[in-house]
Amino acid sequence: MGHDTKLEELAIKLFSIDAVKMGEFTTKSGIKTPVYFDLRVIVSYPEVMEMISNLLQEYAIKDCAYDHVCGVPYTALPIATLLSVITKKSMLMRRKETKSYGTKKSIEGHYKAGQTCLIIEDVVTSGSSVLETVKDLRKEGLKVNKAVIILDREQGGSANLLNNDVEITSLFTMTSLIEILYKNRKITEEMMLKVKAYIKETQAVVLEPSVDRLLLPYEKRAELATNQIAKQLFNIMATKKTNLCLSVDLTSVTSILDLLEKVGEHICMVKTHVDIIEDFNKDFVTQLKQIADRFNFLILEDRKYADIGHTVSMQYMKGVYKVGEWADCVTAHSLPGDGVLKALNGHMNSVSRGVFLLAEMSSEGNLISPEYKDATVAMAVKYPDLITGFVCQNKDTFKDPGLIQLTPGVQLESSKDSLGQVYNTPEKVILENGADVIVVGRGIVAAKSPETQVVIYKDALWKCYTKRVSGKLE
Ligand SMILES: O=c1ccn([C@@H]2O[C@H](COP(=O)(O)O)[C@@H](O)[C@H]2O)c(=O)[nH]1
Repeated sequence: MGHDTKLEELAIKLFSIDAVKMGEFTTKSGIKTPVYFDLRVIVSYPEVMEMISNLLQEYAIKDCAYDHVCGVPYTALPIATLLSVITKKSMLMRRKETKSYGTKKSIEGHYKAGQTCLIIEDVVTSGSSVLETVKDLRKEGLKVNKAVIILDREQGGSANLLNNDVEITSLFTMTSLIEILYKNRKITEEMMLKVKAYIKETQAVVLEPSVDRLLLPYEKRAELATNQIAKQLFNIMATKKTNLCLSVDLTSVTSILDLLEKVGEHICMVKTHVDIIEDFNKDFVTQLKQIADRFNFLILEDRKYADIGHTVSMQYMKGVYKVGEWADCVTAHSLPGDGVLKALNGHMNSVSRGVFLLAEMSSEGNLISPEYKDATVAMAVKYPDLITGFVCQNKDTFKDPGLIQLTPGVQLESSKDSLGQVYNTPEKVILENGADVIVVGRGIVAAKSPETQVVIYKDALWKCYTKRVSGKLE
């Protein structure tokens, strides 16, 4: 049987097992699509797994020289396993989350720096999942320049990957697959044309930055930021050499102002919860702003807005606190939909303001799922002038180097409090998890001498950041 016939047979098979679906779907990045590929189902069909691995071997990887194969987690793992067995090449496995115990390795298997690894992936859209795996393998000294893919959605992935020195070969493009299905009367002409029109519309996907945000210094990232507060914050960090945001969770005006007088020179931002202050008054805000100006730090009110847009609009500007009048930036949940962002955006007239969207939380048992996190990041894309960054815990949450990863739940030792707060160390949050601005509350505020402790934190956090941007990670 010829190669084209085998591909045709596979395309029809994928359609019959519902790995290719027609209708109206929303992708991980929030784009509407008339066709959806769910190749996770292939594990239930050994004959399909066999067809795919044979075709990849005969067609895509026959002439490649490589020492290992590595599947992009998770759908491609069984295919990589089969290919490893067929080709008698060793397999490497990338962990999505590094272990906090034992070897702490992100790549499992035996390998040597300088060896070559071939990537296996099921579907490529922007290429970002392939890139995450490529980066982890390259960190180990492995050479990675080639990926073989079952389906290329033709939405910028191959260009993004080439931009990062990775060439791809795919069994199908979305166009070739759809043409086979039409030729074999599995879909109507109308559906085929709809998919082709969709491919044309979405082909101009923005190039993934070839630059890794984690390796870029703050001053460079300031140039890439579109939100004015993100720009300011990057510049403050670079100038003052501090990425410490102090969470002043104290309940009286004088305790907050006195503390800020002592520690202001060491922080890039202060984070408040104004609704816990028992003697809040307008004068507090005036003094807070004066101290912030004098020591050159920003003010983040951690209000975590989470209501319908109309209510958020009033909560932001009205009531006792009138947050919009004095806070440089605020936090908000994406849960109610982007009405929250529309409301906050409506108040950004002449003043620079920003929003940190909560994409993840530090507390144990929180209900945020990977899908919710991705949808939060997709929501932010529509508000480039408003979004300062994300409150999150992981480096893979977003890629844009102009946005800021704000990470709470940090103390010098890993621990937990009695109400579910989880603390990670500066090394873990900056070097492993990608934090840009680090929120510390009780680690400093509850210390015997906050003015001594603030310097200890500032130095530890800055040391990790300089190590990260120097690229000298062990
Ligand atoms: O996921 C989140 C989001 C916000 N916070 C806030 O940060 C500080 C942390 O204070 P610690 O004393 O260092 O625990 C606090 O104001 C939280 O409301 C968070 O912890 N986790």
